[in-house]
Amino acid sequence: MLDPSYTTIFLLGLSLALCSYLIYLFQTSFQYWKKRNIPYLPPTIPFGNALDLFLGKVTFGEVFSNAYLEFKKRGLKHGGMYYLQTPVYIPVDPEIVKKILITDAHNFPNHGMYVNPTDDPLSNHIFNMEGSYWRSLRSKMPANFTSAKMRHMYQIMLKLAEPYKQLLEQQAQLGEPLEIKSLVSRFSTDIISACAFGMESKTMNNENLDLLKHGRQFFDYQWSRWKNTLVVTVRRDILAKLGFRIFKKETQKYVIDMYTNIMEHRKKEGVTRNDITDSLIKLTEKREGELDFDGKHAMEPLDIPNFAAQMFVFFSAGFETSSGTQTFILYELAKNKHCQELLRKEINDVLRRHGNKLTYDAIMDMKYLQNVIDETLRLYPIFPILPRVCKEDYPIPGTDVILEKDTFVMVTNMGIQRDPEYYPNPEQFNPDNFDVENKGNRPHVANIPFGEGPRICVGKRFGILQTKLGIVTLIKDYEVSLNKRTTKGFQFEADQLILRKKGDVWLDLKKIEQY
Ligand code: HEM
Repeated sequence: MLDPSYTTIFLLGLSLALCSYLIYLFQTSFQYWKKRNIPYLPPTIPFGNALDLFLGKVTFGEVFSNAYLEFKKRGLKHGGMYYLQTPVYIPVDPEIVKKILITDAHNFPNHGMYVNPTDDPLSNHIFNMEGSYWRSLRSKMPANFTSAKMRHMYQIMLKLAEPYKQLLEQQAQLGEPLEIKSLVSRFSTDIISACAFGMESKTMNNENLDLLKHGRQFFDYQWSRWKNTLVVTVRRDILAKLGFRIFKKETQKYVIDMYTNIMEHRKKEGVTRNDITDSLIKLTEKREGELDFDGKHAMEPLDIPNFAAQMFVFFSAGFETSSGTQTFILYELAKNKHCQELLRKEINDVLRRHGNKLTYDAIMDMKYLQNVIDETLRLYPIFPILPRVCKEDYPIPGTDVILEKDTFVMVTNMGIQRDPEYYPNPEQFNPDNFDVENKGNRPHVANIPFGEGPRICVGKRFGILQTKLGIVTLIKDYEVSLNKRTTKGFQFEADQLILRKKGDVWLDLKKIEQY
């Protein structure tokens, strides 16, 4: 038997050797930007430049946005940083941003997320998909969001605005404040369920709350801090071999069962609605002679779990982003009464011109409303990062630097949209930033809350339309003010990828009797 004191010394020595080795590994990784002559932020072991994220002081979006703003302050075209030990390239110059997102997008085609179709089928959704699988699926999606489809879906949305109105009316009569985050979440869930899946979710009546709970998992769980840490520090193929999952098994079962039932019901009853569900069901069928986007291979039909993964991404992206946007809009309008008043005036003026009917054309005619939405998404881009992976070595335009294949690139829409060069008082809510003359003074990529290029948000028109309807329904008839129960101060929820205001947002509603 070994003397216990020797064992202790041995273990201490081993730990010391391991620590020294890890420090050496980090120090070597942290030479990456220096060696390539790219300016960088000094990292610390082991978090790189993400220490504040791990301390819960900032969100993902802010880690990258703060780096952008720092490089910009130093007058740089770009810079490098480290997320843990992984080097991340941050473009600052709008010409470089434009090239990466649009002109040279073929060299930055993927988001670089973790996908494991075998053990975690829900991870294999369009946002995470790569290569020709993504291109083939993506090429079928815009047909679901044409103007004609939007007009049709608007009629469905209008019907769902009725229970929303009734609830507002009841609450105003009671004289009680309203927690708006939860309410708009339920309103948006009912809309996406009806428009995309032909499903009455009735969450507005507090039914089907499981749907909401599992829907939340999409963002809450997928991008939690520790999962990201693993995905960034361990190679994706190794994680896949280890069967690493990002979705809970119970969510997987709930989601696959629900969408399988919808598909089977449609097939059995011969129901067609010409919606996203129909177009995804078609993709589950073998289509003789159809080739994938590259024209090289036969188009493989989606299997059931993959069908469910696509339905789930449309559902989750559909309700969470629009409801978050509506919450931020109402929060800002409650604080900025003159903007609220201007908006209400526009709504009433436009309605008068449209025979007092809230038609699709009327809502699209509301220019100030669009400015309010644009300004809110500028300050609070719900999805605050546009990740890309460099496919082949890439000469960075206007520099003598080559960006290496497989480098992680982070276009930070949050940073760009808070850049004082483009928006003189970036922290201040000011819908006039989006007046035609002000817009014309900025590069196109200075406002990209929906992303840009081939990966641009596929549901942009839908998201904007349902946000418009939600805001008009409320602001037309009620003056909103912040109730004192609203969580004090402003902070984003930590540990989230998408931007959410921390705490509740309580609004007092005062009915406008006559305008
Ligand atoms: C205010 C509302 C919304 C915002 C701010 C938003 C924002 C974004 C952003 C920033 C991206 C990444 C774009 C890029 O990488 O360049 C994205 C992708 C995506 N969005 Fe949205 N979105 C919204 C609403 C919606 C809605 C309503 C749907 C579905 C009905 C949707 C479905 C998607 C999908 C499927 C993708 C992945 C596209 C791909 O990778 O090909 N989004 N969204």
